[in-house]
Amino acid sequence: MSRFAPEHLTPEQIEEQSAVYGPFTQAVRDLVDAAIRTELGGDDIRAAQAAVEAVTARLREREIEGALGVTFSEDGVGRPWGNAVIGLRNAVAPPLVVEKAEDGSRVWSQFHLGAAYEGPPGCVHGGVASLVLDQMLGQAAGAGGRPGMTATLQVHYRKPTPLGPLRAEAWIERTEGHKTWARGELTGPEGLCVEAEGLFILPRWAREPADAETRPGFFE
Ligand SMILES: CCCCCCCCCCCCCCCC(=O)SCCNC(=O)CCNC(=O)[C@H](O)C(C)(C)COP(=O)(O)OP(=O)(O)OC[C@H]1O[C@@H](n2cnc3c(N)ncnc32)[C@H](O)[C@@H]1OP(=O)(O)O
Repeated sequence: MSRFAPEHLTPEQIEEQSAVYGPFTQAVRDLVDAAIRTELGGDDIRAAQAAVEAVTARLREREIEGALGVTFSEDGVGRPWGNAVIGLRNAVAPPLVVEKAEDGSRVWSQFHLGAAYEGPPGCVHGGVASLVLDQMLGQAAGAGGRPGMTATLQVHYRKPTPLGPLRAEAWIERTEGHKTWARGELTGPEGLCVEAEGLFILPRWAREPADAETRPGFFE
């Protein structure tokens, strides 16, 4: 795990960054959608490519090494901004905004998957459905105070998931020591599409924080 570390930002600084990077990332998502769906061709596309390459070169003038990782502020609130499902700075992420019950018993999200997530024509790619549910089950475990890494994930595709507005929900089924079993489902306007169950395990490096060789900065 390359970056799982504290970062001392005030709530105001976090708000400021999110106000800058959130809309920027949304603009990149729109670009991806437009790139898939545009009917322009020839010189228009070559000109668009040059413009996109110029923006990319400008952004690369100052960049970090590797991925964004997960940073934590002093209050312990994490910022998984590079996450492939919920990352505020990740244009690949839909992104899901995950809500949780006050007692931590459930998490849910209403979101939209467009052309960038297509598998079968007009439908969500099975791997994307699995990606979303992996994240949701993981967040259900975390919301219940049982964070962990996915050890197993079993996915049941009940019917094709249409692109468009969707809802995902997940909850903890049972726990045993450092193991947590979670379940979840993905529904479309016509009802249940995908169900999943998974085992989440608090990894050894988190169970034994005294192990200074393997623990990440977050635990120091
Ligand atoms: C504050 C702390 C933060 C913690 C962390 C948070 C992460 C923030 C996530 C946010 C939400 C993201 C949601 C997306 C979730 C992902 O996408 S996670 C990415 C995909 N998953 C992975 O890459 C996991 C890769 N595997 C591993 O890291 C390790 O094998 C595991 C699963 C953490 C287990 O590691 P370990 O605890 O060091 O292993 P070990 O002590 O040998 O085994 C512990 C127990 O688990 C069992 N076990 C181990 N592996 C398996 C398996 N695959 N199947 C069944 N049983 C297994 C063992 O048999 C053992 O059982 P007992 O003997 O205790 O009964």
